[in-house]
Amino acid sequence: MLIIELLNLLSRMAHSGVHKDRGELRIHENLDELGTDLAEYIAELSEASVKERGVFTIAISGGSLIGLMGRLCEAPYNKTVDWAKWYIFWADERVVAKTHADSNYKLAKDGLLSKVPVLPSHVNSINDSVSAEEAADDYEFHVRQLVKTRTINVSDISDCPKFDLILLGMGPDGHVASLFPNHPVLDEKDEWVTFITDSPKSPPERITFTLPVINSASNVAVVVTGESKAEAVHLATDDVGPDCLSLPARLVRPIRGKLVWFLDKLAASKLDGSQFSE
Ligand SMILES: O=C(O)[C@H](O)[C@@H](O)[C@H](O)[C@H](O)COP(=O)(O)O
Repeated sequence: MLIIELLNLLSRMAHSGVHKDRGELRIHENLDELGTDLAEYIAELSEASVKERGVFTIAISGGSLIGLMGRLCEAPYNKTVDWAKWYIFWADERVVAKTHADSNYKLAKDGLLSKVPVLPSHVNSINDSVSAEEAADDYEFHVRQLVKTRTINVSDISDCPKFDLILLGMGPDGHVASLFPNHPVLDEKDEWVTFITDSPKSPPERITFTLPVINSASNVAVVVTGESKAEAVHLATDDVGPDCLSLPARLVRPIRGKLVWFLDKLAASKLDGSQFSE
C-alpha cells in the first residue's frame, strides 16, 4: 500500500507543476488521480481563505467538472472542510428551471451540494423564472450586494469582485463558462454578469461571468479531460500564432491571481514537448 502511494506521489511529481506563462499545468495519469489532486487543491484554498477572511467564495461551472469534484464529498474532506463558510456561485448557468436536467445548479446540487453541509442560504443560484437578460442583471445585482458587504472580496485594481476560486471546464472549441469563440461577450468590459441567447452548445440561453470578473479572481482553475480537448489545450496554453489569441480559454489570465490547469494525459497529449504526444 505504502509503495503504491509512493509511486503515485512520484508519478504526480513527474507530471505536475509545469509552469508556463499561461498558468501552472498539473497533468495526471488518470481521472482518479486528477480528482484527488483537485479535491486537495480546493480544500487547501478553502482553508486558507477561511483563515484569512472567514469565508470561502467559490464559483463553479457545469459539465464534467462537478463529477471530477466528487472526492470532496468523501473522507477526509466531508469532515475537514469548513463547509459552513462556503459561499457558492455559478460562473455560468443555463437559463432553465432549477429542476431541469440542463441546469448547472441541479447538477451541482445532486452531485455535490446535497452531500456536504453547505448552508442553503450560501448557495447563490440564479433566478430561473425570468428571461436570460433579467437573470444576468439580477445575478450581477446580487453579487454587487455581497461585494458591498465584503462577503465577496473586491479587486484592488478594479471594482470587480475577487472570488477566492473560480472553477471552469473547457469545451473542445476552447469555450470557458459561457464565453464562446468569436462571440461579442468576449469584449464585455463593464458588466460582471452577462447573457447570451445563441449558445452553440445547448441550451442556447445562458448567463455568464465576463472575462474581467474571471480575471480578477484570486485563483482560477481550468479542469479539462479527454482527447477531444487536446488541441484546444494546446492552443490555449502553448506559444502559438496570433490566430489563437482570442480563444476564450487563452483569454483566462488572472491579473493578480493564480491560474492552474488540471489535465489528464489525453487532454495534455498535444502540448508542445508533451511526453504523452504520439
Ligand atoms: O454550462 C456549461 O456548459 C459550462 O459551464 C461549460 O463551460 C462547460 O464547463 C464546458 O462546456 C465543459 O463541459 P464538459 O466538461 O462537460 O465538456
